[in-house]
Amino acid sequence: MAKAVGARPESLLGIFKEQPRGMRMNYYPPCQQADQVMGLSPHTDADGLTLLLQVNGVHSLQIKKDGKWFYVNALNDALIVNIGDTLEILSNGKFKSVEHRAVIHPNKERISVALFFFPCHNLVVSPLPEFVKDDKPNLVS
Ligand SMILES: O=C(O)CCC(=O)C(=O)O
Ligand SMILES: [Fe+2]
Repeated sequence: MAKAVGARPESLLGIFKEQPRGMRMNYYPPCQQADQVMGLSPHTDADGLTLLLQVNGVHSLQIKKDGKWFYVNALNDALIVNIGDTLEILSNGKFKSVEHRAVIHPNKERISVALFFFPCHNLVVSPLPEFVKDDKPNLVS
């Protein structure tokens, strides 16, 4: 990923290699009033990168783009890769931490598993020098 944006891979590897991971398993029961409830409220992930698996093929993950919510039509058993806030800041906004949420299905239960990649402990999270032009961090929203 670093290479793709013209940065040295070692800079990100040094921060994320062999660091703790977190795992969350999400269970969303069906609800007949699905339009009146929310499975997981809108948020961004605070970590560097998240790998997400929709275990039983029910697609209820949505991302926000230009103020509108869109379903993520992932392939079955594919891993969804989410950028987290830490990577957005380190990359000075080159990578975007996308706001997402999980809605509820009216008659199907849903299970997802998220694996969070955290940076090394005591890291001061600020844009890495190689992502900063003219000594200025980008303003990211
Ligand atoms: O269940 C999902 O699809 C989303 C899970 C998620 O965003 C999270 O656990 O942070
Ligand atoms: Fe999330």
